[in-house]
Amino acid sequence: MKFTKMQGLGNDYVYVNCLKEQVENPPEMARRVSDRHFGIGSDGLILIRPSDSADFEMEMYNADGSRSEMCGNGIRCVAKYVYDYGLTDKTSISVETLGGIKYLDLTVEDGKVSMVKVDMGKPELRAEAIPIVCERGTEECVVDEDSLLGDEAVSEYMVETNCKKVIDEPIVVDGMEYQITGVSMGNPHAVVFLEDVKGMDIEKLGPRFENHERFPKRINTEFVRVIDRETIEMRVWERGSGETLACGTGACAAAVASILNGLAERKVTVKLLGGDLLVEWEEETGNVYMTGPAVTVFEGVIEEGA
Ligand SMILES: N[C@@H](CCC[C@H](N)C(=O)O)C(=O)O
Repeated sequence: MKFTKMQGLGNDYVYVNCLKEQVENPPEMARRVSDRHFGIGSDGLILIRPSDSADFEMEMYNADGSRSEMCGNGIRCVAKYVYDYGLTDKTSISVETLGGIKYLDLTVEDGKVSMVKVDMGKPELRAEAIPIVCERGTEECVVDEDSLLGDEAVSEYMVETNCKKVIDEPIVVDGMEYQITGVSMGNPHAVVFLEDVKGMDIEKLGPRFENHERFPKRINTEFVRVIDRETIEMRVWERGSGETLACGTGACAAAVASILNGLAERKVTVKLLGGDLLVEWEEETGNVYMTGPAVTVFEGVIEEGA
């Protein structure tokens, strides 16, 4: 089976062209290829498939074999893959994901894709079973849990009313109380604002958030420090993969949370361990745009039975 290893800001995945190849058991394959000692080494596996509703479909698996709805760094690499390997000659493409169809604009340099801008759609202020307290202007309102679960209307409401502050009920992790902002970018994120993200013990805290009883489907957690109104610093503990050098959906969630909490402007540079992502939450459409690089690392073949 042919594969290509690609990375977006060091968030690396093994990509397989399923227009040509067949993967019998994707969760098992994801665990196998992701192993950094006995496998290829990656944060997971991404399968590129044909789609009835978009130009291509992205099917994404974490390193532990669990499937996710969306992957921001991965979808930029999918765009590079399909263009660089000649599966399309379009520089604007659509990609179906479990988190909806995403629209991508490709920057081509010397015949290869270097940067990709992704329309990530509208964020949803939903974080399973967490009541959100919304404070806007002088008024204060509480959106109750039932109206919140999976309900796009709530996020539209928040955006329309120019909600200034969205802080979920605190959760207790390791005996400490944390305020989180829950944002779905198709996949679930808990954003936590901290004074120091460099020195924090993410190996200890990350799994405690990921597997906290509040999140029955587990969660991606972004630890964020606001540098100024246009710049935030972030480390991420990803559901199913642990700490990664970058997370595209996480960067979008962190930017949205910073904006909603009145800490940042609508255009934010997110500084990750693997580099910078530009995130813009457009006021007119309510859509989030993410721009960043996509890089091919190497190609290879997995021998049958290997
Ligand atoms: N690294 C990704 C997100 C991958 C999926 C995530 N771990 C989940 O389970 O939702 C990104 O760049 O968005």
